Amino acid sequence: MSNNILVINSGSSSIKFSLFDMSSEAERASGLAERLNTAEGEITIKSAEGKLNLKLEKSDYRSTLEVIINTLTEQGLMDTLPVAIGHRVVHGGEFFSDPVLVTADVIEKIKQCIPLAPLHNPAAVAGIEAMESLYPEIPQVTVFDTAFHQTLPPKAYLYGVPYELYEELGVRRYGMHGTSHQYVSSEAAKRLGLGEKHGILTAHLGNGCSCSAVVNGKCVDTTMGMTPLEGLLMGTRSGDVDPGLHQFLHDQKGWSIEEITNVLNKKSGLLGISGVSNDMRSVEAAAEEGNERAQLALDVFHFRLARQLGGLAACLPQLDALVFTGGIGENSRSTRALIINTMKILGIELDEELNKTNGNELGVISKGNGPKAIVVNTAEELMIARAAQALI
Ligand SMILES: Nc1ncnc2c1ncn2[C@@H]1O[C@H](COP(=O)(O)OP(=O)(O)O)[C@@H](O)[C@H]1O
Ligand SMILES: CC(=O)OP(=O)(O)O
Ligand SMILES: [Mg+2]
Repeated sequence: MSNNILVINSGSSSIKFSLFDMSSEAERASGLAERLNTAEGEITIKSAEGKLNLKLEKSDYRSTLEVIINTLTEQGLMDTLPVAIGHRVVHGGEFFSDPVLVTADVIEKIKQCIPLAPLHNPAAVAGIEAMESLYPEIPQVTVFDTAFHQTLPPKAYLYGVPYELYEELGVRRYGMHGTSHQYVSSEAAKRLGLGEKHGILTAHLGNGCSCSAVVNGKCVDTTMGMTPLEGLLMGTRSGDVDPGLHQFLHDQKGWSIEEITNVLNKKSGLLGISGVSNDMRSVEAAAEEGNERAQLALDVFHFRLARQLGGLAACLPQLDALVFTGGIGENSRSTRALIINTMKILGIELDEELNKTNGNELGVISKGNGPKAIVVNTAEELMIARAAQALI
């Protein structure tokens, strides 16, 4: 009997998906449906059979998910319907510290978190509801980006604003990318033989970027906040700015709150400073060719990353390991080298040769007796599939 689990990551205009055969945990296929709810909707599916591109006649969530399941079946990538569907949900507020089976109550709570993640949660709800109406017999599980960070103590999660705003509206820091921080920190502890007592810094550097401090398997602080806009400089997101910036831009440019939020989310970060791209590869290439603004974007990205890691190190009783993950963390040698070489205070000694090959067989890129630096490829989708399997 088949043991397929489909993992769905619904974005505002896209759906990422992965199909796992859980008897071996092999990823049978993965893909991306893009430009949803437009006339240009399309799907790309990658598997051992090759790459398939399809135009979508109807590109609403429901039709798209149906095409994904039908195509995976027609391609012979799964012989029966999935035994479960796992969904990534960015914001679970204070409701969820673990994955859960989807019920009406769970959907209601995810909806209640929409004001906290207006760009992410509505898409997750649309994906879950579409799947439910198409395949009511398949159990669905949600895994929350915020869950791993629910162990943050109040001193780390409270903002310095009137306490009533926390009580009334849940205004606090939540943190995101938790599935990734949890996986790579536990994987690093295992590979390095750290035992139960450890202090680890994790740097998840993808399109969205965040870092966490993990003590004995529990997250004690992280750089994202109430929304995924806080913290590090990212591809298109500004990360931390002066909270006074909103008033200033409103007064000087006449921009509305929505316009300012849009600029900070979509037109800032690497893209905003470089004017070249939100993609690290393109920014690195442009800087290499002498583009000064691209170099400036890299300088700000690295400087802010180092500063945040330094702050998080203050939360650890001791530093055993610094973990790099996400597309940039896993591939950008220069980012890793710059961080390790400029942050002498961490006491990590970079092994230049190991860094060139993205690490030894364990992913280690450091040498000597000090704390280790290690590259761990993130596995958010597999973690979601495992959580779904555990709950059905
Ligand atoms: N070889 C590389 N060198 C530098 N950056 C890279 C490399 N490969 C991928 N990246 C960067 O990784 C980022 C995407 O990360 P990824 O984790 O795949 O994103 P997402 O958050 O969408 O899953 C992009 O900025 C991309 O340029
Ligand atoms: C929460 C978040 O930043 O997600 P992503 O990295 O997928 O944009
Ligand atoms: Mg990714």
